Amino acid sequence: MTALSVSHISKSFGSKLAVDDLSFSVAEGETFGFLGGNGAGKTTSLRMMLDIIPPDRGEIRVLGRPAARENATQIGFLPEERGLYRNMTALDTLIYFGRLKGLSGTDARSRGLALLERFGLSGEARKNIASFSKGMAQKVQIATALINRPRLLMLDEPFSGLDPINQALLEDEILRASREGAAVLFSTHIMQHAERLCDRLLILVKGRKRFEGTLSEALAGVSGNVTLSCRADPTALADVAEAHIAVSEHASDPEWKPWSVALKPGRTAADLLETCTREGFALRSFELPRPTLHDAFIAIAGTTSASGPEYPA
Ligand SMILES: Nc1ncnc2c1ncn2[C@@H]1O[C@H](COP(=O)(O)OP(=O)(O)OP(=O)(O)O)[C@@H](O)[C@H]1O
Repeated sequence: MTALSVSHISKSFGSKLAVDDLSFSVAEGETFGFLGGNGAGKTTSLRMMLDIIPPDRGEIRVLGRPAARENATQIGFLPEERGLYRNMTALDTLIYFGRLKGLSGTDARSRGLALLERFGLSGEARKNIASFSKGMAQKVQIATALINRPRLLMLDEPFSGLDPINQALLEDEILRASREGAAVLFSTHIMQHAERLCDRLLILVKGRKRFEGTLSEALAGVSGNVTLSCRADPTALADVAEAHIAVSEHASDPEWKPWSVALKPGRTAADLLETCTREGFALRSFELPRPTLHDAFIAIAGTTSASGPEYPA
């Protein structure tokens, strides 16, 4: 079943078009990466999906119904701006959110304790949030999004502010939620998380969808460089657009040099290998390009995923 369906939504703030005719859908059990650089329109889109702000145009359906606050009991949400009541204990915070999401006091307490245990915070259950580090408080906030075992989990930049161990823990929680049937949508700037977690992903550039599809579809459009170890300069080979000697720390045999080779448009690594064989071009090694989602993001969005100025459209 479709858990979230977004159809031709747009949103402007004054003359600023923040989200421009955006459509996509997320199925139950699917993990969906919502990617884009700074100011791409991710948070604005999430706010519309949660009915915090209305779209100017278009339609959003959540679990088969129009986006509305009444859906909250079935949704888990981690907002971009973190914030909890500092003078409440971690456990009371989770019970409070559990009750808001329609759980009984007993269920909210037992689920809260189980989540704190999974997040390594059992010993801190009865301590005030005010005494927590930023990362600890963030884990409590993530737990508030999970307390109702949501059918739709939306996380805005959930990994920022977490150390690598807690990032891995959060990845496990996301996979657990999707295994249990939840649709999970998360925004991130960190491509490695999206690469490991997403069934499908969307890349937003200046409020417009630039790509929607699976990871393999995103990677298919990216041609990485082939690395050759050869004695002669490969630039003259028919398939080669550009070649340069790659930096190698292990130049054990100066006769054989590592070359990084960019292919001409439409040529594949297999074409190059065939040309080398046919022309008797001596090779000691031939490494296939392994593009990453980071490479795909740059190719699709036209810039890096890191913070920076707006994209060239
Ligand atoms: N309340 C607002 N008033 C005016 N402009 C806004 C408002 N909210 C967002 N914007 C503008 O809309 C655009 C999209 O912002 P949004 O916060 O949705 O981007 P984002 O993809 O979440 O960015 P980031 O990754 O930096 O958090 C930006 O140009 C931003 O300045």
